[in-house]
Amino acid sequence: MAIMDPKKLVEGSAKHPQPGKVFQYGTAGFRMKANLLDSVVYRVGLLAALRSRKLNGQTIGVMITASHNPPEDNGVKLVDPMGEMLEASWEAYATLLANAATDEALLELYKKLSSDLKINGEAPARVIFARDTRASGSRLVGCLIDALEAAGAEHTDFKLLTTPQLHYLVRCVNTKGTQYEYGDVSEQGYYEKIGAAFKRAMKHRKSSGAVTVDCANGVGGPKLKELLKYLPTKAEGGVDIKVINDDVVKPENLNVQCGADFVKTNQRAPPSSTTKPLERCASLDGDADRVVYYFTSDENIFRLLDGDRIATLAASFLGDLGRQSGLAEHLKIGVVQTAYANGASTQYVESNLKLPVICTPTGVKHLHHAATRFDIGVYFEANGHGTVLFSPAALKAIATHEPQSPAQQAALETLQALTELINQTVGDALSDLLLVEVILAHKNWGMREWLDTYVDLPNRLVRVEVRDRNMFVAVDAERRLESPPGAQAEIDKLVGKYKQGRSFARASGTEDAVRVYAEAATRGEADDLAGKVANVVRQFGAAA
Ligand SMILES: CC(=O)N[C@H]1[C@@H](OP(=O)(O)O)O[C@H](CO)[C@@H](O)[C@@H]1O
Repeated sequence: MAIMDPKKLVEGSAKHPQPGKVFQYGTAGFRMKANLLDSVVYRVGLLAALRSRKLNGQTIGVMITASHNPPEDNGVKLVDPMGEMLEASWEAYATLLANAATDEALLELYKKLSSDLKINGEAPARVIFARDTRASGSRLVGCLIDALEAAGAEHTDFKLLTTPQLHYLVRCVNTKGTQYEYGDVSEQGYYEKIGAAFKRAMKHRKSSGAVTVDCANGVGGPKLKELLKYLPTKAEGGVDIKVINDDVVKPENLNVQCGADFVKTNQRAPPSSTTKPLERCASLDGDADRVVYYFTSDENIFRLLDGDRIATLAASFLGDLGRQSGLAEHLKIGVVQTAYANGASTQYVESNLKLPVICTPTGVKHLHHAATRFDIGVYFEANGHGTVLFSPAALKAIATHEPQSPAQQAALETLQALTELINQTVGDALSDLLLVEVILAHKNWGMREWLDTYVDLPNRLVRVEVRDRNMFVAVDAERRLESPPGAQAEIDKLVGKYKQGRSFARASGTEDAVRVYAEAATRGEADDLAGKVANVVRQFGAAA
């Protein structure tokens, strides 16, 4: 089979002319206004075909979704064969292809990439794809199919899915028939795997509870409802899961007054939530790769339990299971965070749980990579995106360990179930939700007990617009500014004046702005420090 039919490629590209902007494949694919996205999606389709050929026909995934709302309203991301995010060096090729300004330039670039990368034109190209409920999704799927046809790639449309479901499917396709088989290559296979694992994980629980889940009026709503069919009911010993904000008939309702971003940004429950004090609530984001928990306290105060809290909860429980099953020696657990993790969570992991913490730059691909350094790597961004990775050695130890007592046996069974319940490819709100429910049931904890594990330091995030954010170059997992010269010294001087003060500034990877984070012993001090560091950024950002 030819690499592609050049005539077809140009026809396809002419159908979707470049709007003449500069596009960047960022931390989570391309994200922009949907009306700019057609030609970019087309080019991402071409790249997916190239990537698959380079990997001798292993299947590549394309997901049409954006991971957060304005300023972007849609996006596209690529999924590599094991279900992980696109390999970093290929992000640059995606950027190059997306920016080819003419048909001729695109064709030249495609040929050059094929030859530079020594891509075997005879190798098959296989791509699977899906989209979430955003209105422009079906139009963008059309652009993608045009590209895949032009590039001569076999393709399968999995229609509406959550992002993590597509990651799951990509891994299933590529491991089918091998010793690493991950699951059945179907949406139903995903529900069956998670449903069965949840049931096993709940077998030795002490109690079960109830949770109201806000689905952001996105694809997570119908998918969670489908998953419920595979879970034990409360009467059968499961969790009572109430689904709200699951209207996907009107895509424009996505994230409106609901969803994980709304809850985290506004520090309040969605107005549609009618829960009472201490009742457990969770919110997903639009493509269901993030989840945060929250409740209202007896004193009527809103309390958020974000990604940091899910990470600490999971690390603590996995540590318990490791000890109780007699496997602690074989299971070195570690936690991976970004600089946005609350300092109190880092301290809790290091001092109370006595586990190591790695800090990486923002973007889950960095966290995911670092998590593979542990036998059990727990990684979460504060915004609720994350998962737990088990190394091949850990999986083997967990699968083959001979328990020495009924207590060891029970802990081992739960651990085994968790290796199946937790999505190993990417952060998955549905799987993470069930993980939290399993842990709370085992620990016999409500929201109050979970919250009381440690006290968050008050913190503030500020977005600062500057002339050129690229002036701000961060190092040390984005905790210090190397440039502009002198800026970090000013920040250090300020931080030194606050009790438990910590602050950093870094250029956003997804928006044209610099983000400033600050935390300190009191709310007033955190706000004050953030404001002052933001001023430093403004001052240095305004300089020529
Ligand atoms: C402070 C913050 O929330 N940053 C977000 C945001 O990155 P920035 O590089 O900060 O724009 O978008 C990323 C991709 O979705 C997400 O991984 C990250 O957590």
